Amino acid sequence: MTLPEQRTGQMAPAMSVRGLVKHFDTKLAVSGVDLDVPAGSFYGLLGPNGAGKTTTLSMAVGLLRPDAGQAFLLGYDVWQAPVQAKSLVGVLPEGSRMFDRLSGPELLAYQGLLRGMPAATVDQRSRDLLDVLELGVDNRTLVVDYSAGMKKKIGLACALLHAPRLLVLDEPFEAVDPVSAALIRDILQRYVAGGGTVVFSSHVLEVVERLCSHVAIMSDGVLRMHGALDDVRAGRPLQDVFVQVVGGRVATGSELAWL
Ligand SMILES: Nc1ncnc2c1ncn2[C@@H]1O[C@H](COP(=O)(O)OP(=O)(O)OP(=O)(O)O)[C@@H](O)[C@H]1O
Repeated sequence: MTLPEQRTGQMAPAMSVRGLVKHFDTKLAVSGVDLDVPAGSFYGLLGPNGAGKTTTLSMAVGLLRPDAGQAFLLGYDVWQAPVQAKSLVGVLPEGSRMFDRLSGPELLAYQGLLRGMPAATVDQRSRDLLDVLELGVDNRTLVVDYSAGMKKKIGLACALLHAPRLLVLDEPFEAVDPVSAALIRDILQRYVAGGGTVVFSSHVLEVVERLCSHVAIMSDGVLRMHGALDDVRAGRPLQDVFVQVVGGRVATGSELAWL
């Protein structure tokens, strides 16, 4: 299965989803999302809690089977050609979906084995990643005992290990300290400057505004707005656009009067 862009010879988007739908029992979590992520873009996915960001990204990378719709990574259908699609993509999943009874170096070694990488390459890259992310090249602490921010960083290291062409990251800046956040921003900016594509979800509008070339805003399972950052902002702060699109609740001052 190919995308229309491939048939016309245009460059395929790095990630493309069409008509994605997901129910959890009676809850409609994602309601027909279409999105194209241009190759080489730094794409931020925004939305309030429960908007459907994690569910959308999980379906896009083949971690969660949609009720309807399709997902393409670098032109490959995630469900028809999962091996080709997933070999080109690095994913930082929600929370700590990792084999966390391993130390950081062990987890990376295991990740390298799963990816079929040569042991020497895995060893060299693991050391580089553990060093750069300040996780300790010889740290024997089990990942389950890492802090939340350290788990985020080892998850990012796993996503980067095979030098993928596309990174899909669920809230990469959540729980990380300011120094680590700056480090991660720097790594991701260099990755995009080198030709990679990043898609990430975030609640931190300042980070999105600073990093992203493109943004999408979701609420209630629907993509409300998306496009190049400057087009979405149209001269306004992203915060104002977000509140307008999502609909912010205005405090009256009488809430929690008992507190
Ligand atoms: N495994 C699940 N079982 C039942 N409901 C779920 C499940 N996963 C997500 N949901 C529901 O689907 C909706 C979308 O959740 P999702 O995690 O995709 O939102 P989100 O935008 O990533 O939120 P947050 O910003 O809080 O992480 C929510 O109403 C959530 O309660």
